[in-house]
Amino acid sequence: MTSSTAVVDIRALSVAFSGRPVLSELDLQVEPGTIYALLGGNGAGKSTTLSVLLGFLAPSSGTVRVAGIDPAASPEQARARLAYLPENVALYDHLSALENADYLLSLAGRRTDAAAIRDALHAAGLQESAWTQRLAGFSKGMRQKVAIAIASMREVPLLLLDEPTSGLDPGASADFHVLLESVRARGATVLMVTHDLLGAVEVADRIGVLDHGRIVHEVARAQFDLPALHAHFSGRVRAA
Ligand SMILES: Nc1ncnc2c1ncn2[C@@H]1O[C@H](COP(=O)(O)OP(=O)(O)OP(=O)(O)O)[C@@H](O)[C@H]1O
Repeated sequence: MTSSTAVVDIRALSVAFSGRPVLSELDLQVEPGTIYALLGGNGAGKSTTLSVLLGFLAPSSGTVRVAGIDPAASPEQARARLAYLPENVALYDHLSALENADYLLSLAGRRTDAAAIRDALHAAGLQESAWTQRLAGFSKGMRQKVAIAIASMREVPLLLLDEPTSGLDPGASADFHVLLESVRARGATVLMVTHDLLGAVEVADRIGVLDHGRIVHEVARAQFDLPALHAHFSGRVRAA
C-alpha cells in the first residue's frame, strides 16, 4: 500500500453479509482538514462504512486506515483518534452539559478543568444559560454542540457524523454547518454520512455518492453541480 496523508483511507473495501456484498471495492479518502459528505440512499452502505471505521466490522477484503491505524486490528487505538456522533447523540440526560463533558472526558482519560470545558462549550455555540441545565430538555442541535465541545477537547483528528442534520430545522442545520466549519478551521477532519443533499452542498469540501456499496460519483466543491448530484443520488443516472 502506498503511504497516504488521508485521515480516512479506504481502499478496495468489500464487506459481505452472509455472502451478500454490501460494500464492493469501495475507495474513499478524506484529506486532513476537510469535510467530506458521503451521500447515499437507504441501504447504500453508509452505516456499514462507519461500522468498519469504528472497528465493529472487519473487511472481507481491502484496507482501511483511520489516521494511519487499522481499525480491525487496533479498534481502541482507532477510536481514540475519532469522535463518533450517531444520529441521536448519546449523552446523559440527567446530567448537565458541564457534567456530561466532565464525566465523558474523564472516561476518555482526559483531565480537564471547568474553565476549559466552559471555553469549549462557548466555542461550540451553546448558550451559557444552558450549561448547567440537564440535557433531558435539550434539542438535537444543542446535544450536538455538547458532543462537539467534548470532541474538540479530546483533540481527535477525525469526526464521524451519522445523519447530523436529520430532524433539524433549516436554521438549526445552518448553525450546525457553521459549527462544522469552525471544527475544520481548527484542523479537524469530518466525514459525515447523510441523505441531506442541500446540506452537503452547503458545507462539504467534497461529496461522494454511495450506491450499492461503491462511490458512483465524487466531486470537489469547485465542481459541485446540484442537478448532477441529484441525478446520481436519486439513481437516475444508473437507470438512464
Ligand atoms: N448486520 C447485518 N446483517 C445483514 N445485513 C445487513 C447488516 N447490516 C446491514 N445490512 C444490509 O446491508 C445493506 C447496507 O446497509 P447500511 O445500513 O450500511 O445502509 P445505509 O446506507 O446506512 O442505509 P440507511 O440510510 O437506511 O441507514 C442493507 O441492505 C442492509 O440491509
